[in-house]
Amino acid sequence: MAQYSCVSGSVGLITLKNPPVNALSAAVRHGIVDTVKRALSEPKVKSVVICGQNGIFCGGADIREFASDMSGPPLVPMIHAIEAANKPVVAAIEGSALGGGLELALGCHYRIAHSKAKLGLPEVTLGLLPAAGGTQRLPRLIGVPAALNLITTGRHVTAAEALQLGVVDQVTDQNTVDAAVKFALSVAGQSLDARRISTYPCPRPSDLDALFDGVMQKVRQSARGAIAPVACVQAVRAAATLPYTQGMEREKELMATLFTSGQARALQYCFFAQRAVGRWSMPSGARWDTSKPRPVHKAAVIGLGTMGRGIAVALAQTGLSVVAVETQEKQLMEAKQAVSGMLERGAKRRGVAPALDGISYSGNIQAVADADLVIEAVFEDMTLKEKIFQQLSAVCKPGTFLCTNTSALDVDHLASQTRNPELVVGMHFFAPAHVMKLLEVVYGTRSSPQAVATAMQLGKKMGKVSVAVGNCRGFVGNRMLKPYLEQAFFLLEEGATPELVDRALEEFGFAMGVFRVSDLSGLDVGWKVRKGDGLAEPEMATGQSARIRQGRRYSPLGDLLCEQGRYGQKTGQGWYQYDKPGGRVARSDPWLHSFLEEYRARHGLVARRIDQQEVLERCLYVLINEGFHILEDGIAAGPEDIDVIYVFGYGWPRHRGGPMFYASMVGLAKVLERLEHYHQAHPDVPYMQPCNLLRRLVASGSPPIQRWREVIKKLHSQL
Ligand SMILES: CC/C=C\C/C=C/C(=O)SCCNC(=O)CCNC(=O)[C@H](O)C(C)(C)COP(=O)(O)OP(=O)(O)OC[C@H]1O[C@@H](n2cnc3c(N)ncnc32)[C@H](O)[C@@H]1OP(=O)(O)O
Repeated sequence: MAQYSCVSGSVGLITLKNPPVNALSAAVRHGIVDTVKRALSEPKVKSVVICGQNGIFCGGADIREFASDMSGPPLVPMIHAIEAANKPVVAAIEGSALGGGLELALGCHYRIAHSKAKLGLPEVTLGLLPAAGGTQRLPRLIGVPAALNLITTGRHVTAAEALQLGVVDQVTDQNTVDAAVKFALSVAGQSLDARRISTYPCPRPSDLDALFDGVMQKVRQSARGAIAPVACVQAVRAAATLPYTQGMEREKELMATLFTSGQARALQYCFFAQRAVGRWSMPSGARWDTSKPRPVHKAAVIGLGTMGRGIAVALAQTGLSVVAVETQEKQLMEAKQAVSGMLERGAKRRGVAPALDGISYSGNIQAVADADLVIEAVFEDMTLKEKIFQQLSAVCKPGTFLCTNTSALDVDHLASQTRNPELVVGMHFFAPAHVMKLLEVVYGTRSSPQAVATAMQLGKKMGKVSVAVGNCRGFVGNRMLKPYLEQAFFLLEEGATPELVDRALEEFGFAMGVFRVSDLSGLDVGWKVRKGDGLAEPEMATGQSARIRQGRRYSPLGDLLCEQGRYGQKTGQGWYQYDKPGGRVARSDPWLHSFLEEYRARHGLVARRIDQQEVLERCLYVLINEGFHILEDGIAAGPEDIDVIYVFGYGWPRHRGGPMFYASMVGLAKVLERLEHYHQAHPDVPYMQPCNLLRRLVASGSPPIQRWREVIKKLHSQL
């Protein structure tokens, strides 16, 4: 709703009221229409101020309404009526003015923002465009290049930048509503002819075509198949080339296409999923709202390899006091330099002072004695980690939380090495740890709710999207990756090339295909794990055929490459070739193609034609199938947790909503049918056998993803 009052004798004050972000729900729109009418009709009112309650102007259209009720006054005529008013209307912007919220402010004649306010048109991140006149008014106000930048990226700008760009007229450190009322009194009675943005001519840069072509090319490249950024460019082009009313028509047309698209649904699902994972729960019943985190003032990192360095930087950047421990002297010296460099570069980018003093270094594990929380980040060797957890348990003050950055090893086993297993949790960061947004917080069977709450809270403080998951081999992300990688190898055996597989995945929207990513992260990483699992042994040693290990189909292709010293980018050769070790540009490698041909001939395999659809179905459906197993096992609380992990940690295209959402869009019955088909063709691949939960969901009529938790709960209660 919107509340109306008359202040200072002649200012109509309209306050948007819809906690927590004053989204423009139907009730709020009704309220605005009614209160604006009232303010304009009351003779004593000479000017109007619009503000939002609780220190936030407006978070935009109510996203929840998009999927259901779109009744109530539409935004466009509502904003038009404000702009057409014959009394000055001032927007008092505190907190955020985003999306429809900023579009409402652009309809006002003046905008005054608090210095801490954030403004933006983030509709593109929801698969939409600013269709309440934003694509037409903003370029008229701040010019085409700046408007294109804001609209196609959806980025939020500070009040200072908004002032510099000309989005707002004034910035204040004082009470914004008071400042706006004072301003409204000062402009009462003045002509509004020059204040209606829709009447401005849109500035036309001389190189208009080149400008739009360049931006469109850039947007298409980074959008990886997302349609909203492209539509945003088209809408701004309409502003630059058409009269306002025709531009508005074009904005409406483009929005109609986006609004009903699967991409918009996927992106809006991601928006809410990202927030839902913060409301974590554990199978014990412990939850986010009943588990109090303990404050962490001092944190420690053990092991300063690539991961440890990134974690130390991320911790220091949150303002914590950090102790970084590395027992190898040479590594410690190198790490000091690297961490300082990362802190300095990060600080320069953010325009702040580097937190160099917040971090101290030591070669001795005793230095972590008074830390509130320790994160172990040594390499993936259980014996080494066991020893470190035993030492930490002896050295640390009582109550210190002991966390491991392992990406796959057993958190319960590490906890069993300590005196207080309830203080142990996994904090699985993704490389580079100071950049990647995802954090898997892994609770073991004995982890206390407080330990989980503290790790989740620390993750939030570090700006991470933290997801609480149960303990199993590979947790959620890496567990699902295993069948995906396995399929990619099998496809090569059957006739595909790395180029074909990667192209299919990249056209689907992944930033990089599976083979390109493997080359980047190093083929030796998986080789080491497979050796540890007794898989990557030469066939002589196992006494089995090279393509069967532990009773199931196995592809030794990755192992064979490693045996040749082809570890990927770092050695200059892997699934592709690079111009030098450490080179980044992947080129097709004729050696690899001959190697595959020889391999197939040696094993009596006849290459067949494999199309992109088969690549996608096999790689993605086995990954999704494992996701259903994870839900069935209670390792992830719901599909949103899995989807957030894949979008933020594994490059899954956000406009596809994550693997479980994608499955719901494809149709669960179709996913089941294709898995059954492939399992029949490959009975020696257990990952293709459809999960029981998937069958249950299909049998119960493939309910929408929001209702899967109910089916899972029922399934668990029957076990
Ligand atoms: C027909 C359409 C015509 C015109 C086009 C206009 C389109 C739009 O305006 S689309 C909406 C554009 N706005 C946004 O994208 C802003 C989204 N919100 C945010 O970025 C943030 O919420 C915030 C910066 C405004 C506040 O951040 P923070 O304080 O961290 O709070 P949360 O993000 O946790 O949000 C709290 C709570 O509010 C819900 N919520 C936020 N924004 C909206 C919204 N626009 N509509 C509905 N609900 C919203 C959010 O989901 C949280 O609730 P839950 O925890 O229950 O999920």
